[in-house]
Amino acid sequence: MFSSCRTCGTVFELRRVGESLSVIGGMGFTLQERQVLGIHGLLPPCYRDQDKQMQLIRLNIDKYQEPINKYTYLMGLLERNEKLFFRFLSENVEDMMPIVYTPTVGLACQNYGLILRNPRGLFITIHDKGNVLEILNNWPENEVKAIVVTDGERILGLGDLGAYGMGIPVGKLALFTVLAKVDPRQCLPITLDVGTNNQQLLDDPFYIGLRQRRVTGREYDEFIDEFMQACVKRFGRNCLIQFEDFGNHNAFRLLDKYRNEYCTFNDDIQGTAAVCVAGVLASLRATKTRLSDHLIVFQGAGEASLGIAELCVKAMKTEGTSDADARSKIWLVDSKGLIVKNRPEGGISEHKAKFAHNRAPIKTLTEVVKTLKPSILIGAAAIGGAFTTEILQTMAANNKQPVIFALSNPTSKAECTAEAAYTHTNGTCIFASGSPFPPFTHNGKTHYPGQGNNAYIFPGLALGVISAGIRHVDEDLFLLSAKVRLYCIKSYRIDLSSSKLAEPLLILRTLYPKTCWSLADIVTEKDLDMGSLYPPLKTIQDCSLKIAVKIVEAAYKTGIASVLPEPDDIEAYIKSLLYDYHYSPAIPKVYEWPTKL
Ligand SMILES: NC(=O)c1ccc[n+]([C@@H]2O[C@H](COP(=O)([O-])OP(=O)(O)OC[C@H]3O[C@@H](n4cnc5c(N)ncnc54)[C@H](O)[C@@H]3O)[C@@H](O)[C@H]2O)c1
Ligand SMILES: O=C(O)C[C@H](O)C(=O)O
Ligand SMILES: [Mg+2]
Repeated sequence: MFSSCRTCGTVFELRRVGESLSVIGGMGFTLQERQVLGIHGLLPPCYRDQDKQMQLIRLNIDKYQEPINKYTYLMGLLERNEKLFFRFLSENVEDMMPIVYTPTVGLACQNYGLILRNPRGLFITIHDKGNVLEILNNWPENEVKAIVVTDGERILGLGDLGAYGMGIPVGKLALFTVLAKVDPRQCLPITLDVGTNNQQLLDDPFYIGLRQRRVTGREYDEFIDEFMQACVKRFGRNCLIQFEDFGNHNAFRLLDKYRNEYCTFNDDIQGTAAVCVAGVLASLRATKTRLSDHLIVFQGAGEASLGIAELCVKAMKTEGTSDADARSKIWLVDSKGLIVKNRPEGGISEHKAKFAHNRAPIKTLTEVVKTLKPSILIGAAAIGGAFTTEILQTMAANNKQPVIFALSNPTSKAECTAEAAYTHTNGTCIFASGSPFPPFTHNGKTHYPGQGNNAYIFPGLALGVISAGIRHVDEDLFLLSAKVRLYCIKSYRIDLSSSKLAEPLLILRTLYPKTCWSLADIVTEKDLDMGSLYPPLKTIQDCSLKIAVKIVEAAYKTGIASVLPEPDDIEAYIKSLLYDYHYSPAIPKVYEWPTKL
């Protein structure tokens, strides 16, 4: 027997355990609720309100030393008591985000078969081809508004983790609720299991996915096509589909294929670009320069780097720099060395070719940094420690304030630690990283490294898309033309109410660049003084709301919102949709009639 109380959020679950009946997670039920629901006596007499339960969770979590054990405990809590889980995380973002998200989620994925208790989300395999809609129909919630989907091929910088990659959609969607208060019932994590090429997993007795090598080519493409169509049939055209941690060879292809037809975006390409460029824009305030004054070198030329590089081009163009000049300031290094025209080793895809310049090849990153003398160095190649002491010292020797981003996740893959960055640049660098690093004091000054992670973007973006019923996350950032430049680059503000912006807004058919400029706008002078290019994690919920407000405002102004009529007060409207993690009464309120019958 199984039933659950949705209104209360405390999982009121009556489950046959052998012959006995147990109530799970129910100490939050009042005496009256217990009597009316028929669960009186199934719980100890004590009543614990949510505040008390929060104290208990804190005591329990602090008992665990290892982050992975904290993760397992929290996932158990999510199963038992969703509202308590979300309240605990929402009120403890700074210390809990690194547990349910990067970096601990990486370790959790690597051990998913061992730590998984109650699977969450949908697993759809290649063998379900032809029946994908039926599987989506098995999902009990009808009001799904956001899906995060992976095929597990590039989980963080950890490579192919197959079905173990499910930890990522689960973690990302937890942040939809924690950071943007999207109702968890509107969120659906999905793993598309097409096999894995990871031999270790194929040999792992606890592996939870298909034990076969990855299906590719036409069969794979047909499967993804069927999945996209089935999502629309089941959840409607407005359902946002976020692609996450797909392998490079599929990520760009699928984005190009679906970006104009579906309400979709690729977080690793577009979300990352938005967050990183926001950080770079904020760094310009510290260095008092324009982006076009800089030379940027990327270690890695994949989803993250190319997404960021393209958005940097657009940002430079808004400063009046030509496309060709902007590209000439951006250089990428991949596994074969510097990307240059006619490189003997080849390996230059169509996307990389746009940044292939005419010069002699250079093999190593060290030589590239010494020769090209970049002022901004961005790492996204999942090569831990790639920013060596020598590279960091060279950056410091060539620049008063070098900008250094170590974006690779999890922490073990970071190009350098915050400590190394500040130490080897003698405290001069402006540093951000994909995984969190603690503050570091160098020569008496404490630096607070910002977390350059797409988590600053996707929750707010999703909230905006859902709130306005946007059908299409238009990727046409190229139309965010030079006309917006004065308002966003000079002052880092986009005042959407300004009549001066009427014209640019008419052509503003893009969402994610807007979010990146919005984010740069939120960074305060105090944050910058402390060395942080991003607002502190404890304000990230506020950032998400601000981003959502700007997206919804822009959506109504540009006619891409489908929720009509337009609300008078957009912020109040969005707030009215937000998830409330406090318990609501599990039984209707009883009231008396004024007269006796
Ligand atoms: N901070 C964030 O928000 C964020 C977002 C997306 C990705 N990432 C991280 O960035 C990393 C890369 O992700 P991706 O999606 O770009 O992956 P990807 O597979 O698309 O790209 C990896 C790139 O690294 C290059 N590379 C591999 N070995 C190299 C070497 N020895 N020297 C130089 N380049 C090398 C590859 O050629 C490729 O161009 C991952 O660790 C991921 O977790 C971080
Ligand atoms: O998941 C993250 O922490 C960021 C990013 O999406 C990644 O793939 O590394
Ligand atoms: Mg990712």
